[in-house]
Amino acid sequence: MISGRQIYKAYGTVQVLKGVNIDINKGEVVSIVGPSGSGKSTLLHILGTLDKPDAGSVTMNNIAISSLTGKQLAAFRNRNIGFVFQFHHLLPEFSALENVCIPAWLAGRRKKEVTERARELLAVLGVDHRLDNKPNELSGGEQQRVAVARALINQPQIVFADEPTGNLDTANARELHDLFFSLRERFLQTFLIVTHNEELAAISDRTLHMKDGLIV
Ligand SMILES: Nc1ncnc2c1ncn2[C@@H]1O[C@H](COP(=O)(O)OP(=O)(O)OP(=O)(O)O)[C@@H](O)[C@H]1O
Repeated sequence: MISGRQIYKAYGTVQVLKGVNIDINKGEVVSIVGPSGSGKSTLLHILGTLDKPDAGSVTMNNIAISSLTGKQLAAFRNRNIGFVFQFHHLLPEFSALENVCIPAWLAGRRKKEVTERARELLAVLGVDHRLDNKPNELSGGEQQRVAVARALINQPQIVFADEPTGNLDTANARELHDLFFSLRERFLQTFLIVTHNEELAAISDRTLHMKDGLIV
């Protein structure tokens, strides 16, 4: 579904990725673990088209996404890739429902259809009683679930999550794990998750270990 081949990336004189090969299949929940600085987030950003590799390629369903540029790339990302970060990055001036809808509005989808899907997702994620609240009126766990709904609104091929439970307590982290798996069961949703959370890594379908810029 998504493949990276011989991915290299340096920041200045620091060679962060040293020829990474990776394949993720549809419907898999895959974790990436490894020491701080081993290149996990850098790899996630490159696979997610937020950053460019110095060498190597990324393909998604046989489209060479590492060679897309400008508007083409932004449109591809918006339609095919969802992101969840440690800090949810919800827009403070918009309600939970609006935050979820925004990526779909940007993709030019019809307002009514988008609102319906957003409500449905927020219900699946158990935050439909908070539709009109602003992010600062939600708990950390609720904010993160709204961020997951936002990541899913455009029915992406894959969701990339960078330390999604890093800012949550154990109970909320566990709930988020359960959610990832129920979303996989329900929508055959694919996830690639960078995590230090051993429990999440242990229950994934596969765990990839990164060390010194390589998957080992
Ligand atoms: N934009 C950047 N500019 C310069 N150096 C960077 C940049 N992004 C990452 N680095 C460096 O690249 C290396 C790998 O960073 P990366 O964030 O990928 O590691 P990580 O494995 O995700 O670490 P952590 O678990 O601490 O988040 C680190 O040494 C980091 O300081």
